[in-house]
Amino acid sequence: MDGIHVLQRVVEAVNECLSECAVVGIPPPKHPLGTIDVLKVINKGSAQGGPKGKFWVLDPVDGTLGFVRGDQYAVALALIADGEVVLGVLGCPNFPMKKVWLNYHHRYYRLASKLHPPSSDLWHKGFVLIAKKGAGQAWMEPLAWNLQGSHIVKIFKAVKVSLIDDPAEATFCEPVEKANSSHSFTAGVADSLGLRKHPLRVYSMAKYAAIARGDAEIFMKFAKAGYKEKIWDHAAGVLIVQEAGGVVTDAGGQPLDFSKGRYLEGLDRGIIASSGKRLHEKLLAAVEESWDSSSL
Ligand SMILES: Nc1ncnc2c1ncn2[C@@H]1O[C@H](COP(=O)(O)O)[C@@H](OP(=O)(O)O)[C@H]1O
Ligand SMILES: [Mg+2]
Repeated sequence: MDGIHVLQRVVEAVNECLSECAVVGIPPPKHPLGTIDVLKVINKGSAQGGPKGKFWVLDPVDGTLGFVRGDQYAVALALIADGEVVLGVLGCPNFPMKKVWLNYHHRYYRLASKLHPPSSDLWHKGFVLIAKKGAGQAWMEPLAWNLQGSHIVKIFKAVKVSLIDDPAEATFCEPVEKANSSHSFTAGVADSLGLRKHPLRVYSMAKYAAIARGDAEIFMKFAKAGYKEKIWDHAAGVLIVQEAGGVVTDAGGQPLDFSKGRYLEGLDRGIIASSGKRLHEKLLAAVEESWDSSSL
């Protein structure tokens, strides 16, 4: 598709979404938006972040590699007010309801669904997670479609982190790409912590969704020294995990700081998330133990 066709498709998609906004209680615009209107809105996306004011943070396709490979990806939106994430929305269209399928590339899931099609009214993959700071709850809306291809809005379901706090029972997830996070370092941490299960390697912020929904207990990301984590790759997921009852910090145990602009400045080594305080403390200790002998 060339640029002009992509633009046309974007304008159509925007208008398709706007035509459905009454579903969530927002009056639709009187006329469809034109190309210039849509471009003007896109151009507004120039905020530099920082400690004051309110701004939205959007990662339209997080886990780009997962998306182009037909596997897991996420659409992530967060609202940051005075440096704090106050609202998080995370769409994971390919996320399977049966967690065992997270271990496999999504193409196998699609193949299995062709061989044994799920009944048309059965929701089996895809959702949007939502959390508001301080609510002490995160919510999941299934992405379910009827035979006509319309989105069936169902009631939001509360999601909660897993209750497992024994490392021997816990599942840890990490990026698929070892260029994005050191698999050898996390293998050392897993060993020191006493994790027994194989790591669950998943593209994108779908990993935060897995923790918030209780499909996994630990997430670790240790990028190469010098890589600067971006706020849009974490904001929505961090809030959703926290409101679902989990904990997210850097490797020094400090909360991630969303008030320093576009990057998570001052991040100590890596990002770790877990389903609860007890497990998190053990995880921090295991990271410390493994750090000195690592080459990161
Ligand atoms: N060298 C690197 N080290 C760490 N993270 C990286 C990286 N290069 C890209 N990333 C980030 O890792 C994200 C993907 O996460 P994951 O590896 O968990 O799937 C990318 O998001 P995008 O795909 O939105 O660009 C990108 O922001
Ligand atoms: Mg991203």
